[in-house]
Amino acid sequence: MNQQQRSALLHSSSLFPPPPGVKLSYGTAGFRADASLLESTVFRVGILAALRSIQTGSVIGLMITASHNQVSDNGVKIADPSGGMLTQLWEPFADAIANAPDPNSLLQLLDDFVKKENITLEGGPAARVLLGRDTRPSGASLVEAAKQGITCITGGTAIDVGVLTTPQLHWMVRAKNKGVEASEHHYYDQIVTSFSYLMDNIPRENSSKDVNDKLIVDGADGVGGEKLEKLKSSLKYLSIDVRNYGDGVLNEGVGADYVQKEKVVPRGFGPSDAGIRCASLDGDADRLVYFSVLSNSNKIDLVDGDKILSLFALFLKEQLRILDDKANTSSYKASLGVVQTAYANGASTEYLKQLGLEVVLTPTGVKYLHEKAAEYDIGIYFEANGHGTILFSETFLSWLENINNELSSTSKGSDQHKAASNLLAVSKLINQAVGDALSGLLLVEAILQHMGWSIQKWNELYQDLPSRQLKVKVVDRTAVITGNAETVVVSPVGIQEAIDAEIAKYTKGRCFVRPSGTEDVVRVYAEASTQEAADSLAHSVMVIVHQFLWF
Ligand SMILES: CC(=O)N[C@H]1[C@@H](OP(=O)(O)O)O[C@H](CO)[C@@H](O)[C@@H]1O
Ligand SMILES: [Mg+2]
Repeated sequence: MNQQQRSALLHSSSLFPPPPGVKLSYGTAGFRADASLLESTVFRVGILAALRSIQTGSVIGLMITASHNQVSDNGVKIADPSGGMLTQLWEPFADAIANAPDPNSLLQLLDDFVKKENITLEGGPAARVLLGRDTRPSGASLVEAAKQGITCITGGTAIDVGVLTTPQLHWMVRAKNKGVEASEHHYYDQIVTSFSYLMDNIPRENSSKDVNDKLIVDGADGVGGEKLEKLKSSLKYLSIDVRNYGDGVLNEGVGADYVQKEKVVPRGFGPSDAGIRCASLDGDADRLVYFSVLSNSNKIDLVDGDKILSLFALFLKEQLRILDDKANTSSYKASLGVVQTAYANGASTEYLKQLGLEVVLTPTGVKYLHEKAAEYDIGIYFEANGHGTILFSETFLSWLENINNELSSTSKGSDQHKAASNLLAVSKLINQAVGDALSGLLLVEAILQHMGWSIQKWNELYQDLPSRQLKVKVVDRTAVITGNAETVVVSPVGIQEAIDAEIAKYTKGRCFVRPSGTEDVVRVYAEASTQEAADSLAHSVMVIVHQFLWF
């Protein structure tokens, strides 16, 4: 860093002093805290984004959101050139700069990092950072802090793209770096076109079975509801009633996280909706769950991320099978893999394995699932909470383009041709940068129409095992160290044996504990053959966690 850059940094960072006594961590999904504590962090993440842009010679994304957290919280995360999450290699540096106590220590850290990573601050490519935010009131001032960070040392360009869903921002970063059109308008154009294409390909005999075009969507009073309300008129095959699209308090008694964890109707839904297909987005629209309201109660039948994954897997497997029936296409055997975490309901994993699919578990956090899914020609990943997507390998897609062209000239309109074009349409509809509630919702809708299935029929694919999640407050959650995709605790010594002894008391018992990456708690997950048993197993293990970690 030259003298001018040093003084610019010292001056700008003195305007954004870190709140005393607060230690932040990049965590599972970026920095999150009460919005009043975040200006300094967002400013510093702005610097980080600019450095990452220079190092990769690509456009980087910076998103200001705290997803499903309460409205007074906010957060910040970075999208890498592929549109995926920030490389994990940079996370420790993100933690270090966020927690540097004063401008001089920040300068020292940056100086060392720039040298270590060989980042050229003069004469090289200029930083370009796309800057998006959700609808939180604190977003506008945090965007200003991010801009200062992006420009202060590197003279980089901050491109403010305004209020967007998190997946829209990731999609734009990916599109920009692929050199294709990347505006919000192009995003809608791509998903509406590929959705219409899939709908036009529906076998006639299925189109009028148990499924209808009516869908009610809970927008969590956030950005996703707002966007869907505008988008819905372009979706000629669906009649969508969007509720909670910004008139109430964000995430309060609404949204995918609330619906999935509490298993009750969100605000604005009631008995008159019983039986209708309903969906819920989270606060930044990267999670999606479905549900149907049970008559005369505020309870719901939840159709979670595991079931969305199962629906996608079933459809894609079927399209691949049809395509495979054509003798001269068998030269390419596409690998299809499914990625879940330990929170996936055991019944879903069993169902997917019975379909003959390869199922892999990774630790919690989409960065891990995404990385694993990218190893397949078609990799589908979902967290039970509804965050997930489908990834297609470049090799498979170019093979598919060729086959599709060939079939279009030799047997246009045949089942094989439709299968090839369906797969291509899915690859364009689904957001391959990151899980996306809006594009995921359109894919679910298209597949249900293909199958001729109601939400009830879809929900019957398999029956979830009863489960219970609990949070335990401990003195230091980092004392819990897990292994084997978080399914066993390796430290403190002895705790896993105690948990195993509890599990052994229950039919179909399964239980694991891990420190949360987004909250200061240890999470307990338990599953068993009845709800009472799952509750009791979770409770006994909570007591064990207390015994081992309350000191
Ligand atoms: C059990 C659970 O739902 N955990 C969530 C939650 O992470 P924790 O590390 O469990 O706090 O937030 C993450 C970010 O949104 C999400 O990826 C993850 O699935
Ligand atoms: Mg979210």
